[in-house]
Amino acid sequence: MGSVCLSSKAALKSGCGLVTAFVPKCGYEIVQIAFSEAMVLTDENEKVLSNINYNFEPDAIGIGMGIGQDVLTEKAFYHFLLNNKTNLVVDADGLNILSKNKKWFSLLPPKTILTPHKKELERLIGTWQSEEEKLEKIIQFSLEHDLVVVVKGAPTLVIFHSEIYQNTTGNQALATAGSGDVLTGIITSLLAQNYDPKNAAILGVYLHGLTADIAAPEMSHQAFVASDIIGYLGKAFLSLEN
Ligand SMILES: NC(=O)C1=CN([C@@H]2O[C@H](COP(=O)(O)OP(=O)(O)OC[C@H]3O[C@@H](n4cnc5c(N)ncnc54)[C@H](O)[C@@H]3O)[C@@H](O)[C@H]2O)[C@@H](O)CC1
Ligand SMILES: Nc1ncnc2c1ncn2[C@@H]1O[C@H](COP(=O)(O)OP(=O)(O)O)[C@@H](O)[C@H]1O
Ligand SMILES: [Mg+2]
Repeated sequence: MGSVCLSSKAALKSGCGLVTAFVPKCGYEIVQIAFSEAMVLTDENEKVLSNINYNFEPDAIGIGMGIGQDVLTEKAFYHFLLNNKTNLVVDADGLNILSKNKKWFSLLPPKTILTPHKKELERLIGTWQSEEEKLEKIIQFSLEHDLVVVVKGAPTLVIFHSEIYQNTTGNQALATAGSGDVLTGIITSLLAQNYDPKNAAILGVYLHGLTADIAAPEMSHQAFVASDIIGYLGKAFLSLEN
C-alpha cells in the first residue's frame, strides 16, 4: 500500500489538481490516513484488485504499483485494458503481468508509457548480450507497440521509437525503496497536465533526478528516502525557472 501512497502524493505534488487512488478495501484507511489530499475508491475485494471500475474519466492513469500478480488482479487488469482509452503509465507488477501476457501489448493506448527497471525490462523483452542489443530490442519494442519506454537506471533513458534521450540528473540517493513508485506518480501527473507522453516521461525523469541532486548535499545520499523526492519537488520545479 505504501507504493500507492507514494505515487499518489508524488502526482499531486507534481501539479495535477486531483488524485484518486483505486485500492482493495484493505487500503482505504491506510491511504486516507497517510495522505488525506488523495481521494480513495475501493475494489469490492478486501485484499486484491478484482474489478477495476470507476464512474469518471481521469485525464491520465498510472497503474501497477503494489498491485501484485494475483490471478483475480490479472483478470481485472485485462478487462481494464479492454475498456481503457485514457493515457496510461504502467509500472511494477503491471509490467510483470504484461510480461506474462504479451498479447495484451496490443490493448495499450498509443504512446503508453512503461517504466521498467532492469529486471522488469528483461521480463518484457527478454535478455540481451550487450548494451547495443538492449537498445535495439527496446527500439524494436517501442516501434512495434508505439510505446514510450523509461529504462530506469543510472542514467535513465527515455526511448520512443528510434529516439533515445539520456537523463542528466540523479544520483545513488535514488537507489531506495519506492523511488520508482514516486517517478510513476510524477510522470502520470505531467501526463494529466497535457504534456505529450514522451515529454511527460523526459520531464518527469529529469525532475525526479533533480530532487536527489538538490537534496543529497543537504541530507546525504544514505538518509534520502522516496518521500524526500516528493519533499524536494518544489525546489526542483523552481530550479527549472532559473
Ligand atoms: N513501500 C512500498 O510499498 C513499496 C512497494 N514496492 C512494490 O513492490 C513490488 C515489487 O517491486 P520490486 O521492483 O521490488 O520487485 P521485482 O520483482 O520487480 O524486482 C525485484 C527483483 O528484480 C531484480 N532487480 C530489481 N531492480 C533491479 C536492477 N535495477 N538491476 C538488476 N536487477 C534488479 C532483483 O533480482 C530483485 O530481486 C512492486 O509492485 C512495487 O511497486 C516497491 O516499489 C518498493 C516500495
Ligand atoms: N545509482 C542510481 N543513480 C541514479 N538513479 C538511480 C540509481 N539507482 C536507482 N535509481 C533510480 O531509482 C528508481 C528505482 O526504481 P524502482 O526499481 O522501480 O524502485 P521501486 O520499485 O522500489 O519504487 C529508478 O528511477 C532508477 O533510475
Ligand atoms: Mg518499481
